[in-house]
Amino acid sequence: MSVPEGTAAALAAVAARRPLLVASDYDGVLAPLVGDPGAAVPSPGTAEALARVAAADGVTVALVSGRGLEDLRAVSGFTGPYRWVGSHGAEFDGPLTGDLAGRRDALAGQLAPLVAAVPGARLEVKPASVAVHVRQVTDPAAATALLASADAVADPSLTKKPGKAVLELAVTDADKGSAVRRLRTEIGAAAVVYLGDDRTDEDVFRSLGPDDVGIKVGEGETAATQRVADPAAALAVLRLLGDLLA
Ligand SMILES: O=P(O)(O)OC[C@H]1O[C@H](O[C@H]2O[C@H](CO)[C@@H](O)[C@H](O)[C@H]2O)[C@H](O)[C@@H](O)[C@@H]1O
Repeated sequence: MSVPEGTAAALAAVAARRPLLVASDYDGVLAPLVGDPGAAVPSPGTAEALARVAAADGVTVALVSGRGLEDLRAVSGFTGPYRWVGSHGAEFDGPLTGDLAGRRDALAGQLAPLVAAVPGARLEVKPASVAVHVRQVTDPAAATALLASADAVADPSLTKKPGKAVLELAVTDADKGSAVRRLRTEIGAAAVVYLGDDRTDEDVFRSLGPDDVGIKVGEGETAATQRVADPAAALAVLRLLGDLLA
């Protein structure tokens, strides 16, 4: 799997910048999308490629996911010296305190009967949000109707986070763009490389500057300046970056 020429050139240009922040989304980038969120394991070789990037002097690797932090650590199996951001930025390095849990649980109580009525639909209760998944709903009309009903449940205090075959309703207004800006500031990064595949990653892509490299993984509208096809190509990007940084 090779990296598109323009993306390889952009990575070569950024590889000498220090400090360098290399941040990535998880699902759809480091792990292929599958029906069961609990079964979304990294593509073989990904852990090694990330570790090699993180071993370079002056380089920080961050994992920036919509998943809850504990879930992200468990499902990825990654153990490197990384910065961990979960719940779309609401969990920054550490878990959330419990004060949001009451609102989240009340929301889960509202959504549960809607989800239970649609065969194949799945409710995921996360630290700061509740996700309604329709990837395994075989009737497209039922999937669309369920997402619309879930959307209608959201009062203005909730943040809607639509994604791939999922709608999340979050009890915080955190987003990945703010999280990456915060990491950039903490690290004093001279440049940022970010890989993402979904709508919530667009907050990051929009926050990037001319010295950064935003890489959209897969199809769809994007503010990223680079694009690769799929998680296999994202792994090729990480491997190339590891070579350039070595
Ligand atoms: O920000 P990410 O790391 O990309 O996480 C986004 C959501 O990923 C998971 O859902 C997505 O992946 C599942 C497994 O492949 C798939 O079944 C589902 O359709 C996708 O939407 C995760 O379950 C969510 O909690 C994350 O917010």
